[in-house]
Amino acid sequence: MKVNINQISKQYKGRYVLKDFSAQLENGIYGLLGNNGAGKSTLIQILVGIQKSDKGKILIDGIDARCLGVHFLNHIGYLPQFPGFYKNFTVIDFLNYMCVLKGIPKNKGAMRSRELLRVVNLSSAEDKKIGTLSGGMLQRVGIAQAMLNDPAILILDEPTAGLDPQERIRFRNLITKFSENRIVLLATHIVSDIEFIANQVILLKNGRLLKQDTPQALIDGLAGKVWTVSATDHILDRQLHQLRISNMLRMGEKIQLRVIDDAKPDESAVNVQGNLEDVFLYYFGESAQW
Ligand SMILES: Nc1ncnc2c1ncn2[C@@H]1O[C@H](COP(=O)(O)OP(=O)(O)OP(=O)(O)O)[C@@H](O)[C@H]1O
Repeated sequence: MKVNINQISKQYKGRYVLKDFSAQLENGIYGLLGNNGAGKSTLIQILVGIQKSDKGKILIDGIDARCLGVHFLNHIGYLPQFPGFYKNFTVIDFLNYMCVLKGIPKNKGAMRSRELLRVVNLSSAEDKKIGTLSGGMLQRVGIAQAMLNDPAILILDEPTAGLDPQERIRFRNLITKFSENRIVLLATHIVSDIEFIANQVILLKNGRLLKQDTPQALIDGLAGKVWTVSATDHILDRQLHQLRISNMLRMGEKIQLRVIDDAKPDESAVNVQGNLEDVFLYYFGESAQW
């Protein structure tokens, strides 16, 4: 399947939250990365048909998604940023109910619900009431419901919110396995969610596409811009406090800074290899300014 997002614009109260956004998605994992308010959720809501764009089109294998109607939704799995759950349902009843809404036959749905509970490591909670689950467990129920219809396009808005490190790793592995011959679009501002699993990263800033590329190409683009600087508290406060600093490590009297800058920030600065977090800071970061 191919998704062509074509020149999408959306305004709220006369302010653009998306402006001429275009991207092409083919099978693989796409990380949609942007800071708070960049327009990620709005873009996703337009993609899944909850919101209408003011301008532009979404083409699925060349056909306008609006012409596909409900048929298009059969191909989509969606985890909203703030999913609404029925608190009095048990986990398994909720998933079975979602199967009904998605038109999955009863027997098939019951099997699929159990299978996905196993996959998200929630089998032991299937009879628990939704209202009694922790945030991380709820999120996993949300991930499971998004996958019930075995979607060709899986769209997840901040899927790892509330997951502990072990569950994050489990989630990443699950998505990698699931992504074979499918499109997975994963919106986040948590770089580590996508750093090692995304085939492409889409950088969205103020509703505009900044870049779409492989993680490696984005990191390569930072060559010569990532530095370590060894500083004392005094120099840090006096000269270096306005730099974009991605990490600070105290080593006795000195502080080792990791700095993102086009120019050498200090005589003692040494170039080091960048990573995707540095890319994020380069495009979205402000100077430290404390
Ligand atoms: N219904 C609405 N009415 C008015 N403004 C809105 C509405 N929905 C979103 N916005 C604004 O549009 C902008 C983009 O919001 P959006 O939720 O798409 O960003 P986001 O990238 O998902 O942010 P976050 O990472 O914080 O969830 C924000 O400035 C937000 O305040």
